[in-house]
Amino acid sequence: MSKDKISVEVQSLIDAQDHPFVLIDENYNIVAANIAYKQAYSVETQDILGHKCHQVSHRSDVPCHMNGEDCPHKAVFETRAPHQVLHIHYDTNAQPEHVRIKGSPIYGLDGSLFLGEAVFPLAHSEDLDCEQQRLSGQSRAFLECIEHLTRAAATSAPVLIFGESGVGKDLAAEYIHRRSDRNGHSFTMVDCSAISESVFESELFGHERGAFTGCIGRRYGMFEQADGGTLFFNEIGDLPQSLQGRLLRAMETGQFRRVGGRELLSANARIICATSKNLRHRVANNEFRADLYYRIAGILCEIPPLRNRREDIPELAEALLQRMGPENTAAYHLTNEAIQVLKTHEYPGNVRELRNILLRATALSTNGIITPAEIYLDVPIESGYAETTHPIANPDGPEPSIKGLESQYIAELLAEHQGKRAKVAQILGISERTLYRKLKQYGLQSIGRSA
Ligand SMILES: Nc1ncnc2c1ncn2[C@@H]1O[C@H](COP(=O)(O)OP(=O)(O)OP(=O)(O)O)[C@@H](O)[C@H]1O
Repeated sequence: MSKDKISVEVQSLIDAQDHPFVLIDENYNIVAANIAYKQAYSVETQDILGHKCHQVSHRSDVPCHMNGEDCPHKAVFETRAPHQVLHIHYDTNAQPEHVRIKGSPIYGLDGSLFLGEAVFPLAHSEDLDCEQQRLSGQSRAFLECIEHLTRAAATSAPVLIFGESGVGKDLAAEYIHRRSDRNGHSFTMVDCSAISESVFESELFGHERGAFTGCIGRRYGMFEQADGGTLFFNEIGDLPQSLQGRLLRAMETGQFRRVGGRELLSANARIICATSKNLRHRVANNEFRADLYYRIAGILCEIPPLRNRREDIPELAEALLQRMGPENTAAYHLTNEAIQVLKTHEYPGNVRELRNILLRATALSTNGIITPAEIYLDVPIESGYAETTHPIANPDGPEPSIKGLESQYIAELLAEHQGKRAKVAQILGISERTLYRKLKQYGLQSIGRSA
């Protein structure tokens, strides 16, 4: 095997792989791609051969380790051992795709080393769309989580999603449903913390006319509604003990009776549960039935807290702000300094807390630009004195920097002049090119337009 010419044997060997597979030389050049790769990404051999892997997959002029990413090329060439990573690649339409990459050392007859990359696609960006919100994030912890959820979606086993309050468990459950073969059927949520014990049974299994005082007609329960689809029990740890046995029976047999009814009904619902409590502790304290726990804990998926994936904050904040503007337009923008402030916080309330901080900031912003001045971070409830802190209101804190004032001034001018860069550059007495450099430096590129 030489860098320039791949032998028929090598090509037929890689073509035999089911997964997209590429061979890359020591200089990051793609030297071969298999049929599955060309089919998956709708490319012809000449479109990619001789091109740099980082340009093709990351649209980047530099290798991904130079962008701070875990790079299989670097790892395999340094260690000569296989190396797996989770990455976001860009397909031929420049759409992000979550992939698992398995990099392996491949040796030519002359002993030269190549990287063999097997690509396992996980999710395209539109796969991450839920009804209200796209699941956003690119940290390693988040990508691992998406991989677990994607694997869970491919089976029909019960799933238990756990994680602190506000991490995105509801979204994760919806994602599993949408990626499963039940997509197109109903996704029914039962919020176990919001339904009172007295009505739980009829909510779940329905009731017949006259089953109890004040009950007028027949009602179909959530189990019946979820037939063919997914039944999602949010905060399953709050399910009243009196109902745990009934639920277990219904899950095991798929059969149940409406309250006040005799007929044995059946429904085929896939069960997903979520909890922010430690269910194993509850089992140990006899607050949750062990047999129900083992029934629901088929596949465990943990959603990591936001403080363990701070790299996700800029993308998440942008996605959350997008939803706050009129008709989902990008009406609000965060300055780089505001993003830095957001990244310092601990977020005991996770993504929900980030959303609330941003909501407050949008209310305070007069021009659509959010600077540290509009960001009020919640003080942990345990500390019990003030409700919020203002990062730049601290009298002992540093004076606002010249750069901070400049970025704020530029942002305000752009907002005032409908983003027209030429006009703003003229007011500032600088060239448009210099203005562009400053916009890049302050993370404000998205708010200006050249015309
Ligand atoms: N990865 C994410 N991308 C975009 N939005 C997210 C993400 N994770 C959470 N959110 C948003 O954060 C908020 C809280 O999410 P969600 O209700 O799913 O959390 P939860 O873990 O189910 O909370 P709880 O335990 O209180 O039910 C929602 O507005 C949701 O849209």
